[in-house]
Amino acid sequence: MLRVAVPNKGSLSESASAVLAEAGYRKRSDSKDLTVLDNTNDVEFFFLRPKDIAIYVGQGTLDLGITGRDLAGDSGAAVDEQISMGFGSSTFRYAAPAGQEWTVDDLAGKRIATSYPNLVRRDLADRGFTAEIIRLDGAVEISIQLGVADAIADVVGSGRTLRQHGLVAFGDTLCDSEAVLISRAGVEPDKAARQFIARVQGVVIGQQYVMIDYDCPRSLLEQASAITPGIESPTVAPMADPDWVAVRAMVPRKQHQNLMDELAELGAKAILATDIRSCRF
Ligand SMILES: Nc1ncnc2c1ncn2[C@@H]1O[C@H](COP(=O)(O)OP(=O)(O)OP(=O)(O)O)[C@@H](O)[C@H]1O
Ligand SMILES: O=P(O)(O)OC[C@H]1O[C@H](OP(=O)(O)OP(=O)(O)O)[C@H](O)[C@@H]1O
Ligand SMILES: [Mg+2]
Repeated sequence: MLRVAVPNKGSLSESASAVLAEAGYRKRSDSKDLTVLDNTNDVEFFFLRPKDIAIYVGQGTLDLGITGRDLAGDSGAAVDEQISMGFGSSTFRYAAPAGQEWTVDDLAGKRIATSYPNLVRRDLADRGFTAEIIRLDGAVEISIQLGVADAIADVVGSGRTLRQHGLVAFGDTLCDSEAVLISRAGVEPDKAARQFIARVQGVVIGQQYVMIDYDCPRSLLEQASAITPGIESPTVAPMADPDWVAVRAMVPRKQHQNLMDELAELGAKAILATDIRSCRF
């Protein structure tokens, strides 16, 4: 039976469970449950703290896991990323009080508060200097004002929390993160794991694309195909009127309204966009 780790709480938990449910796996009936046995699909799910997930997967105790790239990096566990899951995007940045004009070199010898001590230690080592790392579990943005740190290194999503506390990010991003599906480093996923990965990827890609259908004058097909090239190429079907064809192609969800405008401008008719719930490539 395949053993898969899923975040039990925090920012990634809800989206991770939603993707798994859409992929046809059994849901947790109670948010306090730590395991779910999905006999139909021969998978056992373990609901763990996202910070711990890479450790279980890196040791081979569990076959696959969903966690944040930043958390996996901080854990130091040896894991491979199988899929980027398209949610939980964040950056990991240094920040300090606005108006103090910090640069990364100013961090040498200072107190840096963070929940990701290993990411910070590694970055400082790469730069060839040391600083005092103050390890906190959360609410890191308030630590400077409370006097325990001079600067912080923390997760930035919208940037709202930094602004609220009068902080500005500085220096290069230490990590561009999002939710990832991980496996043990160097271990080729077996058939069951490959099937699980394909199912999850099918849902993730389905969420990132929409299906566009439209009627197109045959004379404009080449131009219309350039607007909607699809993944391989668009599907073109004859219509009862020999001067027209029906076209179908997947397009990136973020661009679909613009592409529909372009198709209408070109002369396409009956342009429809529909959600894709799942797919395989
Ligand atoms: N505001 C945010 N926007 C996007 N991603 C975030 C945000 N906050 C945390 N993350 C991502 O979520 C993961 C951290 O999840 P985790 O559950 O440990 O922390 P959390 O969401 O802060 O929950 P808690 O601190 O309550 O345990 C990391 O991969 C991080 O990059
Ligand atoms: O840039 P923003 O969109 O404001 O998001 C960033 C904040 O979100 C997370 O905190 P969370 O709410 O998880 O609380 P925590 O600090 O207790 O972990 C993260 O640790 C930052 O503090
Ligand atoms: Mg947090």
